[in-house]
Amino acid sequence: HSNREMWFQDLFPPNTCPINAKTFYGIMFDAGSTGTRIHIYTFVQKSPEILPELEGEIFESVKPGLSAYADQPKKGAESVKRLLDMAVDAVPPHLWKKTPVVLKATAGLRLLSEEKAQALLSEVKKVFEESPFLVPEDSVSIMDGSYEGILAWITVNFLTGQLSGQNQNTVGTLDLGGASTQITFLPRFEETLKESPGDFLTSFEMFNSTYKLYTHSYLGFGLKAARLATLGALNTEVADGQMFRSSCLPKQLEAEWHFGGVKYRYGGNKEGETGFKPCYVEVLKVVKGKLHQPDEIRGSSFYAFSYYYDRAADTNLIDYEQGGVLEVRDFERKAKEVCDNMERFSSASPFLCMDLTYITALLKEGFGFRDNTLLQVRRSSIPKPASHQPHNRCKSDTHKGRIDAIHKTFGVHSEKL
Ligand SMILES: O=c1[nH]cnc2c1ncn2[C@@H]1O[C@H](COP(=O)(O)OP(=O)(O)O)[C@@H](O)[C@H]1O
Ligand SMILES: [Ca+2]
Repeated sequence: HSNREMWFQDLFPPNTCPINAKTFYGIMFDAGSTGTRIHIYTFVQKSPEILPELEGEIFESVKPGLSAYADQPKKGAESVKRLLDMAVDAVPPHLWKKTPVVLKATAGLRLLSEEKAQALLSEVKKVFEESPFLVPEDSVSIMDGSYEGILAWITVNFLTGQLSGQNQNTVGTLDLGGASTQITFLPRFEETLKESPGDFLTSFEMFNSTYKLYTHSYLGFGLKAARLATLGALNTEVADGQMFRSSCLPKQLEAEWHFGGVKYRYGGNKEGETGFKPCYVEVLKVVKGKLHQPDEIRGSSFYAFSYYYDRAADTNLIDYEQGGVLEVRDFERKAKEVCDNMERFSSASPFLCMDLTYITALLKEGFGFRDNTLLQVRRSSIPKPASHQPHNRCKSDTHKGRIDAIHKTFGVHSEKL
């Protein structure tokens, strides 16, 4: 650089934004069964002719999820309000009125009675309406299970660029939540379309193509719901002080657990068997014959998210940041290792053996995957916008200051076992 090129740089510091780039915000709540998450998206429109680009995301979460407040809807809505207050700080005041806010609830609320779910949603709606943001019609609702699966599939296949050309090599997605689990893929064989239950197929249009997807959300087959099912405590009246025991838990364990606003007591088989074999038998009862098994998935590979990722990362099967590629049999190998050495692992979580065994059984006996089916196990279907992207340098200091302050206030959240 010659001095002549440099002289003006003090006048225009490198982090000054182009005057005509417009910034928009959007606020999305993912109200899952185990937690509520806020995504505050920033979009930048660099010129009027092109579509806005995702510039950044602020993310925070709280636990427990809304469904834990089944009997205290106002308290549930307060947990949403605390997250929404962050958005008030993050979005510049002159854009509040133009920034839409929506909340999509998933399986936790689907499992509640209509009455309790509606009470929660209407309290959340009140919180939205008292906020300075734009509240679209239908801004607070329970997301349809098939939409949940399609959303993950679109995100993966469009962001990995698979669908941009004529290339129809798409990849299926598996999501294991707390209360429900989804499987979604684009069938390649006529046979699959013919043998699938009608409500497992959904068509949608995108970029002038029609995609007919196989997708289904199994309610009650999420990891935490499966714990209850294995213990025999799902969909039963729980008597006061009733104890649920399992061979998947450490022998001497006796403890309490709250899920969906109900308290459960659980423990190990004090006198009886423990370990992988008896545990697999127990877990098998939960999945065997309960899921549709499309033939064509046996030979294909899938992306797997949420608790597939969490448990694989917890047990060092994959890298915590990068994720990794696993075979179905890797989950089984790890399940055996943990269940047959329960004392060594129970400090992490007493449920680790049960969780890994359930994942194994769900993949093999539930969906019908082969031992050598490949799984791309990833933290999230949505890659974080890279901080080194050129337009991220073009963020005002005050904006960055806000984000830093928010992250400091709320700390880094990581999923506990
Ligand atoms: O922001 C997020 N987006 C997607 N999944 C998340 C997010 N935060 C946590 N998770 C994962 O979601 C799983 C919990 O599922 P969730 O609470 O969404 O239940 P649900 O989908 O059955 O309602 C965990 O594996 C957790 O790591
Ligand atoms: Ca979820």
